[in-house]
Amino acid sequence: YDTELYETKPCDSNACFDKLHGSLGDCSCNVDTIDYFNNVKIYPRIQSLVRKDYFRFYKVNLKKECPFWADDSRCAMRYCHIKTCSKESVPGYENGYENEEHIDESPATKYSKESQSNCDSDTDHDPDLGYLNMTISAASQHEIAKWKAHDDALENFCECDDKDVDAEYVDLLLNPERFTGYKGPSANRIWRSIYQENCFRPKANPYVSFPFVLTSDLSNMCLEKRVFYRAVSGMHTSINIHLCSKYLLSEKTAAFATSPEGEWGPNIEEFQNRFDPSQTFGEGPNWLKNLYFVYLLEMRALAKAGPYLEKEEYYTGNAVEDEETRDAISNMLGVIYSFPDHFNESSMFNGGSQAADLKVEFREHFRNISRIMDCVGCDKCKLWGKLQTQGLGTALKILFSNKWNSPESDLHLTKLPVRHKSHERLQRTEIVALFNAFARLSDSIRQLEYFRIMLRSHQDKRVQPFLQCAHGTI
Ligand SMILES: Cc1cc2nc3c(=O)[nH]c(=O)nc-3n(C[C@H](O)[C@H](O)[C@H](O)COP(=O)(O)OP(=O)(O)OC[C@H]3O[C@@H](n4cnc5c(N)ncnc54)[C@H](O)[C@@H]3O)c2cc1C
Repeated sequence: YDTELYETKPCDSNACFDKLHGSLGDCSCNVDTIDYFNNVKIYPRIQSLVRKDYFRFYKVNLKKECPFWADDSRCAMRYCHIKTCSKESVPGYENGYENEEHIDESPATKYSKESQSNCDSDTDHDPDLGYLNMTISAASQHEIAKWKAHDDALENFCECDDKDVDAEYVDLLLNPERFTGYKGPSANRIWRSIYQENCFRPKANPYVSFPFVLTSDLSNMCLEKRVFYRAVSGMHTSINIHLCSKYLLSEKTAAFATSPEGEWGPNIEEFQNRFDPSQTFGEGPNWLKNLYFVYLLEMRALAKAGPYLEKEEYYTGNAVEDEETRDAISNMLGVIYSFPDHFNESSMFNGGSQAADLKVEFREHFRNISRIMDCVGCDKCKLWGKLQTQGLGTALKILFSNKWNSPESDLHLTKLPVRHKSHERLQRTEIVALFNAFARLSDSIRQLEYFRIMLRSHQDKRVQPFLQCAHGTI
C-alpha cells in the first residue's frame, strides 16, 4: 500500500465523491444541501428535543456479558466509568415501583423533576465531566410496560435489552459522548469484528488491520451491502468526530492533577489524524461522507415513521412537558418532510427469494453488531455505542421490515405515507434511541462545520483537502 500516493495528492471535491457516486445510486443528495439543512433547520430542533425528559433517559443493560470473547480490557480511565445512584434516587421509587404489583400504566413519578433531584444533587456528579451516571438504577426490572412488547424479535435489527433484569436507566445529559481514552487492542477488536466479520466485505482485505474495508472495493458489492457498510462506517465516523470535538485538552498539564475536570474542547490535530487522506490511506473523506449517508438514512426512517411518531404520547407524567415534546416532534417532522431529496429505500431488497435471503442476512449481521457492543471495554463508550446501534437498528427496521410501508406503492419520498400496512409500534427505548442517534449524527455534521471553520482560520492549506472532499454529492 503506497502511502505516498495520498500524501501529496489533495483530492478535489468532485474526485472524492465520484468514488461513491455513479453506479451506487444510493442517493443523489448533495453534502452542502445537508450541511445547510442540518445546521440551520434540524440541529437546533433535535438538540432541544433530546433534552426533554422523554428522550433524556435511556434504558440499557450495560452488564451483559460479551458473547464473543472474554472482556479483558476494562478501561482504567476515569472518563469511562459509571457511577450508579442509590435506590432512593430512582424516580418513582417512593411510590412503590420497586414492587412487581405496581407495574401498571402510570409511570408518572418516574420522570418527575422531584424524583430526579437526588441524583442531580449528588456531590460526585459534575455535569462538566460527564461521568457515566446511572440515574435510575433500581427500577430496571419494574419498567412500566406502557406499550405492548414487540414479540416478533426476528423483525428487530437489534438485541433490545430494555426488558433485562440488569437494564438500568441512564441520564444521557449527565453522560455526554466525548473523549474517553478508550483505544488500543480492545477498541480495535470491536471495530475489526464489526467490519471484517459482520459487515459484508467486498473481498478479503490483504491489509491485516488497516483499513478494514477499502472504499474502492465497494463498487463490486450490491447496493444493500454497500448501504450496510456505509451506515456502520458513518456511525463510526460520528463516534470519532465526537471524541475529537470533546477532547480532554489538559490531560498532560499540571492543572489536571489538581483539577480532574480538565479542559475539554476540539482537538484539530486529532481530527486531522483521523480523517485526513494522507493519514487514512485516502479513506478519511469517504468516512466523512458515510456520516452524511447514515444521516440521510435515519432521517428517511424518521420521515417514514413520522405519521406514527406524531401520534405517540411521549408520556412522562408531566403534562406540560409532554405536550411540548409532542409539539416539538411535530415541528421537527414537518421540517424533515420538507427535505427535498430523501434516501430512497424502495430499490433495496427487490429481487425475489434471493433478496429475501439477503434481507435476513442483513438483519442478522446488524443484530450481531448490536451484540458486539456488549464487548466494548469502556462503559461510557458502550452506552453510546449501544444507543447509536439501537437507533440505527430501529431506523433499518422502519425502512426494511415492510411493516412500515405505505399501502400505496407510489407513496414515498416527497409524498410520505399517511397510513401503515399494520399498526406497528415502537418501544420507548427504540424511539429514545432513534431520536438520540439522529441527534448524534446531526451534532457530528455541525461539529464538522466547526472543524472546517477552525482549519480555515489556521490558513494551513495542507490540512484542507479532506474537508474539501466532504463537499459535493454523497
Ligand atoms: C462502540 C465504540 C464506541 C466508542 N466510543 C468512544 C467514545 O465515546 N469516546 C472515545 O474517546 N472513544 C470511543 N471509542 C474508541 C474510538 O472509536 C477508537 O476506537 C479509538 O479512539 C482508537 O482509534 P483508532 O485511531 O485506533 O481508530 P478506530 O476508530 O479504532 O478505527 C479502527 C480502524 O477502522 C478504520 N476506520 C476508522 N474510521 C472508520 C470509519 N468511519 N469507517 C470505516 N472504517 C474506519 C481504520 O482502518 C481504523 O484504523 C469507541 C469505540 C467503540 C468500538
